Amino acid sequence: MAWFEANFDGLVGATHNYAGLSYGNVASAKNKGLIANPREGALQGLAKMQHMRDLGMVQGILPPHDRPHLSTLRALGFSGSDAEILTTAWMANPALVANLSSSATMWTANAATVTPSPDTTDGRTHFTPANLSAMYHRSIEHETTGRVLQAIFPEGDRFTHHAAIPGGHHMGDEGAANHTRFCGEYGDEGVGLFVYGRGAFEKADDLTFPGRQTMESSHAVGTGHGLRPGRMLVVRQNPEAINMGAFHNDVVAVGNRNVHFYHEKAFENPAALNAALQKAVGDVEMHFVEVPDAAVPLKDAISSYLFNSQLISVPGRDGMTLILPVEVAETVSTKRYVDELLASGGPITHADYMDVRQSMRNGGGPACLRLRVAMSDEDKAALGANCILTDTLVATLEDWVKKHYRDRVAREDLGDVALMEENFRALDELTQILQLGSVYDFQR
Ligand SMILES: NCCC[C@H](NC(=O)CCC(=O)O)C(=O)O
Repeated sequence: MAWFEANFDGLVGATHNYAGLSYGNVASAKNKGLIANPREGALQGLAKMQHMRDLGMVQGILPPHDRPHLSTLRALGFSGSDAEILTTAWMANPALVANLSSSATMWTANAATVTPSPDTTDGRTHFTPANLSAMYHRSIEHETTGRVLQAIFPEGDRFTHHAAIPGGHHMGDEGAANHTRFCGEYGDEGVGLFVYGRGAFEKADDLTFPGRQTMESSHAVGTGHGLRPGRMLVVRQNPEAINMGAFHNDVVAVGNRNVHFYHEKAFENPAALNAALQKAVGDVEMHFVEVPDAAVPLKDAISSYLFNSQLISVPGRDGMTLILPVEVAETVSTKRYVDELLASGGPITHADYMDVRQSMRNGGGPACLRLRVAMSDEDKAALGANCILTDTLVATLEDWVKKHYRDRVAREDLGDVALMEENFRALDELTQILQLGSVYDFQR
């Protein structure tokens, strides 16, 4: 039985914009007010997905959500036709409409936490959509995310789905961006590393920016997924990293199989973590690639998104490959570091640079854009929907984007009824292309 890692990228939505909604996310704040280009963003994302396919990886796609999210506006008391709801809400509260129009579902590293079947006591792959309760504009994602994941990974012998962790702000959960699975081969039993920013009931005086993930929710997800004792580690992210803008751990660390690539200041106690990880993984020899602050200052790591790269095992290639944002090549310290890393004879041997600038300006790099699912050939054959990319599907999706997406969305466009109607028409068509069924509220 062949095992591999599939990556499910989120597609940039037609209302992609720069409203600066994410406090603690430096790029989102810095680029507030820029004019966005959703068409370019979606095509950049598809080009990254196609690059992964060209390398021989299995690449999936998750659709954008319905925005503006009218069902939230209805729940908040707005009524009438869709057009009336948007128009009155925009007049009453443009900030609310901006929050309900974000295309943040493109960052599928925050869609869910996934534990593949070799690691779970019941032998099924477990999914928990992230409640994303730290940011209002993202707290509305998990219901639709859950429906989409259930359409692709049918509940049953192979896959099982949990509800998002309840408890709101106290139990903040940001999904796979704060979770890394380590293992030998993908089909071997692995270890889940869960990284949190604060305790649910602590003041966390050392944080100036929000600690979005709580220790309690990390525990709840791992326990709910049935990880075996000793196969789950829960550690705290270094508050200094959060305060510098690493609002998710995947901004300062990335892992794949037996390699952990991370910044010296990513964790509170890296030496203890390394020892614990090696012990948990057992016979497999871990490689720890710790990047010193003297070589890459934390500030450069966060502005370039060096660690928000995809670390992948390309079929037929011995060493691992980094899929990096072009900003890393444009930053002196990170470019020099990557060049030296590839020449060092270590486990990482290749680096490819991708342009995902539309996403980067909102603080989302290559790794934010993807949800990883380790799976077997049999799992792949059991998938529902039509979400694994082929040449034909990529071409269809590019045509779909060009047909429906604008090349310019400013904040004032978010009150435009035409933009909403274009988007709902496009999404209705997309659910047919991807054979997802009626996953959006406006279809139900
Ligand atoms: N993993 C990357 C997530 C980036 C995301 N940005 C945003 O939501 C900015 C959205 C905006 O301002 O519309 C976030 O901070 O959660």
